[in-house]
Amino acid sequence: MSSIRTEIEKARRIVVKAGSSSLTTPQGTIDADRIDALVDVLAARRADGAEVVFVSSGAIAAGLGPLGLPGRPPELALQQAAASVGQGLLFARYTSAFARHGVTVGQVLLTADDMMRRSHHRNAQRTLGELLHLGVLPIVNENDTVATDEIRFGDNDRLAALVAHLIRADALVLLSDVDALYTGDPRLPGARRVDEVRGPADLAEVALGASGRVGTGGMVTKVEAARIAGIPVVLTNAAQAAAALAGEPVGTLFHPQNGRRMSTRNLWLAHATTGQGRVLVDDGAVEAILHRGTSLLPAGVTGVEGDFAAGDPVDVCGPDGAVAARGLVNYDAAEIPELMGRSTRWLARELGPGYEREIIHRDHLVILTSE
Ligand SMILES: Nc1ncnc2c1ncn2[C@@H]1O[C@H](COP(=O)(O)OP(=O)(O)O)[C@@H](O)[C@H]1O
Ligand SMILES: N[C@@H](CCC(=O)OP(=O)(O)O)C(=O)O
Repeated sequence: MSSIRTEIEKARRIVVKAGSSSLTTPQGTIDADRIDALVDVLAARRADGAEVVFVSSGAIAAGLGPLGLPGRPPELALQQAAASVGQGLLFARYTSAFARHGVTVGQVLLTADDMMRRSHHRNAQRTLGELLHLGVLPIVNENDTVATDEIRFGDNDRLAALVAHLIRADALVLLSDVDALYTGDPRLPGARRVDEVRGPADLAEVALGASGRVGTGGMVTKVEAARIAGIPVVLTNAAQAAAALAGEPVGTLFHPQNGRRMSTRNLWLAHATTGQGRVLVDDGAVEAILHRGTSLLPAGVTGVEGDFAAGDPVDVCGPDGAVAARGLVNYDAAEIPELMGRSTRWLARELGPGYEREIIHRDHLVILTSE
């Protein structure tokens, strides 16, 4: 058995994520039998003494049938309504399914913001820690009813990776409706199974297509999740969950990627957001951000593109147009032209002390070049 598989077998703290397609029927209802089978596997791992956090998708999918919706609606408000109905049904099912094993579950609904803002992030960390300490099995999902399009995970793969990071889990298991990662969508002929991913070279021939019917992320977000997690990750289907947790050679094994461990907030910024616009900066600002770890000040800004609001993630681009960093901007796009090229001292004097702040504070800035 590979030593990485052994690490999964021996993991004391483990995050298991199941996708919508593993938990719900094509008719948009809960798949009670598959849920019960998966709960049995998770409860058995817990009975072995491990701490398990379960990240469950399926709220939107489980709400479709009860609301008479034929498929996943494109409108965010309707998805949120479905999630509101489906999450309750899912959690009720989990509560009774885990009760068969004498396990108490706790519902934890997180937004992307909870992963990013320091106070929220500590709070989520404390809550999950306390639940585990009390012997409760936390069941996590995105708080779909309040998440907005701009600042939303949408899939739970990256959320699961960030939760794993947050609680310092030893391993992450991603359960989907495919048994492994393939070189192409396995619904199409010619796709070959990928047994192990040790680094980017093993993904060179892999086409990461769109998702199935009810899920959202497809393979792109699963590969991204494996990259973010920084711990051993197995991707397989729910039927092989027990084998994956036992370290058996099923699914695709992702070796932990080496490299600098970023904070959970910065991982979120780098991997789970898209820039809502671009702030263009001069060479001096690129140098200061990349090599001196400074905040982005108005003096180095030369232009702005897009229609973002204060608090949104934006890309910071140098004179060559390449994205150097991403950060949470302190101003609306419309405010920036007036500030460009000015010193913070001048701005404070001319416009008031509120304008002394950086365009992006260094704590909310993550470098994206490999330079
Ligand atoms: N290279 C690939 N390897 C495996 N599956 C792929 C690949 N490209 C696309 N897919 C599709 O991705 C789907 C799983 O993604 P998704 O529906 O988001 O899952 P989940 O709901 O479990 O998160 C599979 O059903 C498969 O058809
Ligand atoms: N939070 C959403 C997850 C949406 C989703 O489709 O996720 P996934 O099936 O993991 O790709 C839900 O519960 O419906």
